[in-house]
Amino acid sequence: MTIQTAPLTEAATSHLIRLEVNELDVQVHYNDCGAGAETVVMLHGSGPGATGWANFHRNVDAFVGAGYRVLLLDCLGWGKSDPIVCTGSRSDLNAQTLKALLDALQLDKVHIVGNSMGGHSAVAFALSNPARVGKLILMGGGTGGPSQFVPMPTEGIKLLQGLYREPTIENLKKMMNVFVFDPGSMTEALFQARLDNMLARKDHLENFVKSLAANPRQFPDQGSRLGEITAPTLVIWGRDDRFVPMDVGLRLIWGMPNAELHIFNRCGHWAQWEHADKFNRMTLDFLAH
Ligand SMILES: O=C(O)CCC(=O)/C=C/C=C(\O)C(=O)O
Repeated sequence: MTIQTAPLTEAATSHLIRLEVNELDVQVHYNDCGAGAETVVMLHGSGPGATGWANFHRNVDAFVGAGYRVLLLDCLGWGKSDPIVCTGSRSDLNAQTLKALLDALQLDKVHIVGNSMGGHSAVAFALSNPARVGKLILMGGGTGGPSQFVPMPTEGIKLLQGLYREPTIENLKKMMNVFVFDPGSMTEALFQARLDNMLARKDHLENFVKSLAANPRQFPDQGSRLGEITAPTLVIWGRDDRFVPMDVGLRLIWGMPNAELHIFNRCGHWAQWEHADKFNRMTLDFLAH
């Protein structure tokens, strides 16, 4: 059953909470949308200016309308969450932050939708908290590590790191140009919102650069442990992903016993935005059956 509701807003769903993560007392921002017996957590990617809302604003209403409670977590180092320099595995750090949030909200089990870094983090969470995962949806991410076909770092990741170092509108447009299949779909308003997000938190940008210098492998290869994840998993990739190549998705379904893969044609690194309607229908069907 689909419930029709007025579109949700970032401001109306915004919450700050204090959590203990890795023995650190930190403030974390999340959006809490809708109400339902089952909760879906959405984890954003690692681009400059990314947030839960920026990554998933085309998806939240559909999930809430289908009767789910949706949590958008801003990872430490993004959005309104506290700054951090991460010298270890950022996938694990995000997984620990998610666990602390779920403990605080007294949520035993959730479904997780992860985009890029969010996918790496969802897998890290499933590895350390298997009983707390219902289903997983991984887009353009799930593990760091090599592509068999594409030199790494990819052109997209090089542009992403360049944008962190020099956060200008020119560099943002260069990155966004290879981010999606059809850059013509990006409006000036979207560029401006993303630039504003980035420049509002220069501390986050500087910390990302420091983190990379301390540990270039922020997202370790989790490939050898994928077989431990038995949660039903839908892996979604863009055929034209120039950030995390599609064969990483093949590694995921090779390793995860209950995973299946959908590849969108004419799609870059942002399947949930570029093909939002079909993405919403497909993922809601996967969660329901
Ligand atoms: O380096 C990786 O493997 C992950 C890269 C990544 O997370 C990029 C994500 C970009 C976005 O989702 C964004 O900028 O919105």
